[in-house]
Amino acid sequence: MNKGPVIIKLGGEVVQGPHMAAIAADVAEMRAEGTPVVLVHGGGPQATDLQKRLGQTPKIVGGRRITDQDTLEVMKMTVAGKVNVDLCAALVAAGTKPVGLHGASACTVLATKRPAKVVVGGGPDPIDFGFVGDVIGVNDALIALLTADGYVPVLACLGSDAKGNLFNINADAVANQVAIRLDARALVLVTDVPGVLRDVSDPSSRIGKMTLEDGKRAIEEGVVTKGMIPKLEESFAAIAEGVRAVHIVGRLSRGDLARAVEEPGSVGTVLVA
Ligand SMILES: Nc1ncnc2c1ncn2[C@@H]1O[C@H](COP(=O)(O)OP(=O)(O)O)[C@@H](O)[C@H]1O
Ligand SMILES: CC(=O)N[C@@H](CCC(=O)OP(=O)(O)O)C(=O)O
Repeated sequence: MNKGPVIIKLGGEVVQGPHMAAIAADVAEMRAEGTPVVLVHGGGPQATDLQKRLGQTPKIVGGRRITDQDTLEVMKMTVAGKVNVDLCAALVAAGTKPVGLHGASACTVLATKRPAKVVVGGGPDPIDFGFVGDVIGVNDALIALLTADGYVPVLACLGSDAKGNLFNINADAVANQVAIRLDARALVLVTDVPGVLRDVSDPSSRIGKMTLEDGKRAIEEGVVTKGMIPKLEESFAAIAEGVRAVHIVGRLSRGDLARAVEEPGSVGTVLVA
């Protein structure tokens, strides 16, 4: 078993949804048992909502947001702002010790601009996503300092380069890169569906276990669309780099988070090589 922390990624929908208290209680219990835990979170729905309120038109291609300067401002306000604060508050209420961070907090997430790429669902030409980054480093010393003292780092999915340029990064990508670089014992991606589904409109059609080949086929056949595409792509890339298993779970009750890690496939979908 890897010795590193458990990495838990929460989608924006989850942070402000009805299951947050149960998740916070599970995190507090894991931490109380001595397991180091690191949280990574998104805030996609909150960003989309604020963009619309400000008269911007959100552009999301292949599950990733095209990010101009105005969009980046919205990401700072929502992801590193409201979502991070609300998540930390929920964890405080559960009796644990969160510390809110973002990429520019001592370069916790060191990033560089994502080069233009052809993406599934984006047509034949390479797409330039603007201020969207790829993770090139993680301040593991800072995270280790905090977890060793019983704190729970809570990382918003913004990256920074050494010059202080900021980047929007898909939160699943941040979580996967953090898992690789901290030699995580488990990575759990908590979303608003109960796992990867055969039929997205039927919550009971959960796929318990998925291999890389299954994942590729599900994307090609259109069984998997929208935000689930980057989630699978980034997760299988992390597995290729040594993360042993990634758990995609959702709609959690008390105890489900620990169960997903201890009994893979019992809750959600476990991705394996
Ligand atoms: N086959 C599928 N199984 C589950 N979810 C799917 C599937 N195909 C598309 N999706 C969509 O992916 C979404 C989860 O991705 P995303 O919205 O990015 O989540 P998060 O914000 O938690 O990262 C689901 O809400 C669902 O609409
Ligand atoms: C580049 C890119 O697409 N970034 C994401 C970051 C937020 C995110 O990933 O939020 P969820 O986890 O709630 O989906 C976005 O702008 O929506």
